[in-house]
Amino acid sequence: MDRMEGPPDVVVRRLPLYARSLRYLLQEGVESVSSQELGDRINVTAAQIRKDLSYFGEFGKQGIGYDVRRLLQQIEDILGLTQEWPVALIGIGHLGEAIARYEGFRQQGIRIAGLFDSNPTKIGKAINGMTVQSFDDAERVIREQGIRLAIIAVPARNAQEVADRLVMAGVRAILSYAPTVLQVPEGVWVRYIDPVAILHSMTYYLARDIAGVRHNNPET
Ligand SMILES: NC(=O)c1ccc[n+]([C@@H]2O[C@H](COP(=O)([O-])OP(=O)(O)OC[C@H]3O[C@@H](n4cnc5c(N)ncnc54)[C@H](O)[C@@H]3O)[C@@H](O)[C@H]2O)c1
Repeated sequence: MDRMEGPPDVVVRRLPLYARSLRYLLQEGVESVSSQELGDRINVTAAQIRKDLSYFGEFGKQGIGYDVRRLLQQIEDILGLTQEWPVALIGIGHLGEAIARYEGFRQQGIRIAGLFDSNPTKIGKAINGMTVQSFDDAERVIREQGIRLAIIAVPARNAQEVADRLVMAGVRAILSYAPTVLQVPEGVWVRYIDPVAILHSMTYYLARDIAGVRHNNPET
């Protein structure tokens, strides 16, 4: 997905992990951290952290370590987290309702700005201070509020049609829980959360363990 000039996508994906570790360090009262200590927390080498950060400029001084607060601020700047991002959530079923109730987004620059569903029995329902709206109104709301981000939590068979309409309305980044690959135009980002595929990528190892084949855990 490296469709633009700039750092590799894999580096961009690591930045939020750095930011989260730095937030935890601040909560623990740690003011300065070496790339080694930061790396140990997220299973990344010190050299990798230095290389990742070098894509974005100069951070910290060799041998002194990073000022935690300052590095966090710089990474949040890079990630666009100095502003709050409104998000449209589509599909207020089992999963969508749980997402709508999740308080963790708001603390980190993400605000669920609209809940949408196509099922008349869901429309009008109040969840966490918001009211579920008809998906037919989503395009207007997305345009009015300048929403660029959306979360899709509809069944796989409906996900493409929903994505198409979101993109038409101006959405440029989609997080999809639907287990299907979405086709989107250039300039639109899609990421997936697919717990079943992730579990299956581990059942591979478990099945072979049971068969007596030893593996190195790629995550450790
Ligand atoms: N529930 C889970 O634990 C879980 C886990 C991983 C992935 N998923 C995936 O997340 C998605 C949602 O799962 P769920 O369990 O919440 O399903 P669900 O059936 O409970 O909810 C889906 C919701 O989407 C709405 N919907 C359907 N078509 C729509 C459309 N065209 N426009 C707007 N809304 C529409 C439905 O009315 C319903 O409220 C599915 O793709 C599922 O495979 C679910």
